[in-house]
Amino acid sequence: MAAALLVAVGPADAGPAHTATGHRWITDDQGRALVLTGLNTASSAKSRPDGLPWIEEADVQRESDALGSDFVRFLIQWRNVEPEPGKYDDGYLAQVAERVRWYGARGIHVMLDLHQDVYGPAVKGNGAPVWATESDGLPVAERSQWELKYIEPGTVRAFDHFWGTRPGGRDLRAHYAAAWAQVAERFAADPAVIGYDLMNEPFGGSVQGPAFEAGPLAALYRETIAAIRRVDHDSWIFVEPEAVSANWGLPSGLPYLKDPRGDGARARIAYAPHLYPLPMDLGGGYTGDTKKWVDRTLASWREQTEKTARRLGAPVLVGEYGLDATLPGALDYVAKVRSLTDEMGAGTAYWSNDPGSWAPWDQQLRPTPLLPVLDRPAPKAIAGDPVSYAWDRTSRTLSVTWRPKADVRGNTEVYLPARLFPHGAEVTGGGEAAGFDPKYRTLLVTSGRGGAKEVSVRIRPR
Ligand SMILES: CN(C)c1ccc(C(=O)NC[C@H]2N[C@H](CO)[C@@H](O)[C@@H]2O)cc1
Repeated sequence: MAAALLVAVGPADAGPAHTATGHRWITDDQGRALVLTGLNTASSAKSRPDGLPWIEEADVQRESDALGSDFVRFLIQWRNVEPEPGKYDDGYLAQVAERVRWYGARGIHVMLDLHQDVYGPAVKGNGAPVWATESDGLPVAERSQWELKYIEPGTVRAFDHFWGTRPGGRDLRAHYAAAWAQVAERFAADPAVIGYDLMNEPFGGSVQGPAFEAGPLAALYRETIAAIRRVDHDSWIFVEPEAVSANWGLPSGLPYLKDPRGDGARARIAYAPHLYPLPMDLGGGYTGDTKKWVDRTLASWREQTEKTARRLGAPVLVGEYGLDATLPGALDYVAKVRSLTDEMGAGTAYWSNDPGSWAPWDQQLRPTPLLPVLDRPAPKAIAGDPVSYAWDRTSRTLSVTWRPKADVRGNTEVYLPARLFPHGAEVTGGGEAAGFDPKYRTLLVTSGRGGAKEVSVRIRPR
């Protein structure tokens, strides 16, 4: 039985009111709760001069057919948005818009991620333009592990100047907020764009931990939220914690961030942590003692994620999780993360779609053993307040429970992979099958004959 999504509702001052299930949801224009599931596209955008992913439209079609994705975390680069101070490249945003259209035409919601790793190319990273990189000539040595470039003197100095935690230098955060306003103005009316992930894996340079998150990071988020809301009133704004703590299950010090739209159900600020258990990074794989420590990390990660989400009054979308899927136990880990995030009612974007050992396809775009683990039944939109949903691999049963709401239109939609439901599905419980869209392998399920406070359905292969 699916563990209920009923998370303890935080104190009255925890932020906006919660829905009946003690959890806030991103909803569509019918009021249905969205269960966002997809991939990151694409790591290749970090290094390509054009700042665009490797894909063509046919690759989006293949992802839709192979995985039934309804979400994509789409990487874009500040260096391409604002190649010179105050000068914005509309041609780049047009190329991004073309790719957004590829996803939107297939019912895939797009979150634009202004991505950085190790600040930017001028300090051997990606993201920030050279003109916004002030490393004061300090060195940045190549490192055997790329993550260690974050603590090179030149990189730390570039971050310190960006965050304004070092005297002198320009207010680079104002440029960053203005760049986001430019992107938001371009996509505010685009129905395929669900929102904006303000910064990938923020790093505080010399300032770390809650002092960073509640200080310079929160200040950047507040300035950027205000800049976006001046041009885009409705898109969701996704905020990430500092990378090296929350990713590993440690507490986040991110404070409540007010949305000019209002508090409570008016707010559209979502929490978008990543999940990379440190024992996995250190031990390799999901077996034996490593598995035990990873499971402990998953438990603390869930506890801290839900605590921060309650403080923010925010839905949760896991912007990244993933690993080398050839490691021992890797496929069990991915299945475990999907079950965990189902229990939490959190959306997920697997890292990443780039062909290779982490991906659902190899360099020749042939399916890898990871693909059938990611290609599993799941709700896409739930016609009310979700209470719980879960896929049971053993009994091949997708269970979904929700509380119908008078102001929600339409049916519940679930994705059913062809390999598991070759002859269709049988629906038992309080709802009934109301149609099947073979193009997106989506089953429509009613909320029953009306009046039920809670609807539970079980969906199995015929
Ligand atoms: C020391 N710091 C600041 C640090 C260490 C490790 C990561 C990381 O593994 N991140 C996980 C994945 N996220 C990026 C893209 O966002 C991928 O390249 C990493 O695999 C990030 C930061």
